[in-house]
Amino acid sequence: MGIPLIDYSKLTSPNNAVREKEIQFLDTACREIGFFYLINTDIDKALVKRIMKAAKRFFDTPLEDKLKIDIKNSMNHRGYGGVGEEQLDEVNKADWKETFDMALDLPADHPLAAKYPKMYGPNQNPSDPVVLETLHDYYVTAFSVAQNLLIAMAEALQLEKDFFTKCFKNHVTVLRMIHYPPRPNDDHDNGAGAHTDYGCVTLLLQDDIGGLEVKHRNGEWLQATPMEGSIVVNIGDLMQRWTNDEYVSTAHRVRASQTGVHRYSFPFFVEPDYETTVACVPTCQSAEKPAKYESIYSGDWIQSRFDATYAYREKESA
Ligand SMILES: O=C(O)CCC(=O)C(=O)O
Ligand SMILES: [Fe+2]
Repeated sequence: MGIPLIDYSKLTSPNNAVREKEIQFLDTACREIGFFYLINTDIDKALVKRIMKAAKRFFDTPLEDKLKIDIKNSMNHRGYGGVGEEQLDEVNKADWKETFDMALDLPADHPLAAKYPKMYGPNQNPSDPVVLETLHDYYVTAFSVAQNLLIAMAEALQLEKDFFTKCFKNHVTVLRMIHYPPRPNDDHDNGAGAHTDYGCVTLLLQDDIGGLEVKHRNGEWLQATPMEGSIVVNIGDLMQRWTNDEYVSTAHRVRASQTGVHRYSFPFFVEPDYETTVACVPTCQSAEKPAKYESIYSGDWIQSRFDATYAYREKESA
């Protein structure tokens, strides 16, 4: 029992036997726990160092500067979210974290932004060019890792290799930076409440502090202890739905940092084009196991999950 390790260099190996064996391990991980460490990726140490520094630089700027790109002023959920803005777990206290979100940067008058203004449109960028350049570099690298991973998942599910990747022409993949400040008092241990992710897969880069926990199906919370040189990958709700519950989207949470400790993490939420029809993949249904879910646009699904999570959006629609 534990969070398995998957080797990206093997998943992308030109040697068929090596690749196929690792794809089997990947398939098992996605079915049994929906979480794994991905090692030997193309995200090099220098880039990890740069993004860690960029996050500190960004979150260390005065609140009034960060609020110039307040996510509340963004139609399409881009920019800075202050502490208490998000509450993932309805029962617990508000998440003790601040965030920054960016995605594909489209002008407000782009046809997709006009059609789906809550999902497409402009970013609200940090003013520091070094931070911005670093985020772009990381986004491009993480996206290529994600695409290769989705190719491997398609192979694992015995689908055409481009079954998933062909749905990423105008995708809504989000790079988020998170800063977990020290907990405000001893009994506020909620960094991020228990939740599942909405999209296809999430690639998470974390620093060496720790705090991420994954709910095993036996009910125990497993620590996703930081492992240098790795990222933590998990299956999201959209992928679970797409695969007729064969691949599982597993709950996870983050314990708030101890006094004096700051944690930084970087989830990369891999989400396809809005108008991707998510209907049960052909290899996940049979006479014995018919498709459980109606087909739906990926964007409509993700949108409905967003609306349920964000305090300010609920107030907006109340
Ligand atoms: O910060 C982490 O380790 C996880 C964050 C997370 O699960 C999320 O933002 O969805
Ligand atoms: Fe998450």
